[in-house]
Amino acid sequence: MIELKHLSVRYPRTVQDALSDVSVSFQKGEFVCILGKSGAGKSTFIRCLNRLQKPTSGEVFLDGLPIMDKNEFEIRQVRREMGMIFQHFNLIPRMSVLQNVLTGTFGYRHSLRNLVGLFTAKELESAKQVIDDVGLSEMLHRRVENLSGGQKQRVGIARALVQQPRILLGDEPVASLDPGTANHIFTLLKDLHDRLGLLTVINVHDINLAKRYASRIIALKEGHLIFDGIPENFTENEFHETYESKPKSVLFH
Ligand SMILES: Nc1ncnc2c1ncn2[C@@H]1O[C@H](COP(=O)(O)OP(=O)(O)OP(=O)(O)O)[C@@H](O)[C@H]1O
Repeated sequence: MIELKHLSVRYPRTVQDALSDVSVSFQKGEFVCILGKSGAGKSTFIRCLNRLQKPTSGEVFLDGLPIMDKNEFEIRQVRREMGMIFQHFNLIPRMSVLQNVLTGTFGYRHSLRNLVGLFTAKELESAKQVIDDVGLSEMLHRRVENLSGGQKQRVGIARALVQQPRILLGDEPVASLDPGTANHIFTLLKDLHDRLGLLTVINVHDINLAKRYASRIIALKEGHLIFDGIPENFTENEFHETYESKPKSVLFH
């Protein structure tokens, strides 16, 4: 479905690759968690998948077709296939839940219609459906600034899904939430993933969440891919190699 070949990223005025010669491919149905210390290259990796970040070298293929040299118009079409959720939600605080979710349809619309804010009955119906799917149907017209962190991320998920993507990307989507709420958000993500038959690729700091929900774990260290396998095989040794510290033993029982 999506394949990275020999991908490297070196940011301007830096002396080390943020990602170094990473090759990996993902298929529909996989729920992938990316682990790694702060600065390991997790965000850079996720952002390469939808070309928010252009690699220095290497190629990304979507359904076998290269996406790196696509122009802005073509890349918008590629991005329709990929919803993205963020650590800080990236919502418009003074707008309602419904209005925020409707901005997720912009990839499909003529920019003039976006400017005047006219939405079709079908777009409204889809937005209400995904808001219901994330459990916020009672809050359609509530301003997003008045929601809790967990509710805001539910809006972020609904906005990502309203464009009916095949791939869901998450850049630390639960890093700003308390552990209980983070767990609820992961349960929701996994349910939606299963129901919609998505490919989901998410960065996460909490190894417990990765172990509990992922079908596959990838670990990065200093831009290199150092582990790729099922959660059961990410043991204390892999933890130590990834984080250079001792795990709490309870994680592996
Ligand atoms: N815009 C940038 N300019 C220069 N260097 C950058 C830029 N963005 C990231 N980096 C560097 O690239 C490396 C990888 O960063 P990245 O944000 O991908 O890591 P990360 O694993 O997501 O970290 P965190 O968990 O802290 O978010 C780091 O050394 C970081 O300092």
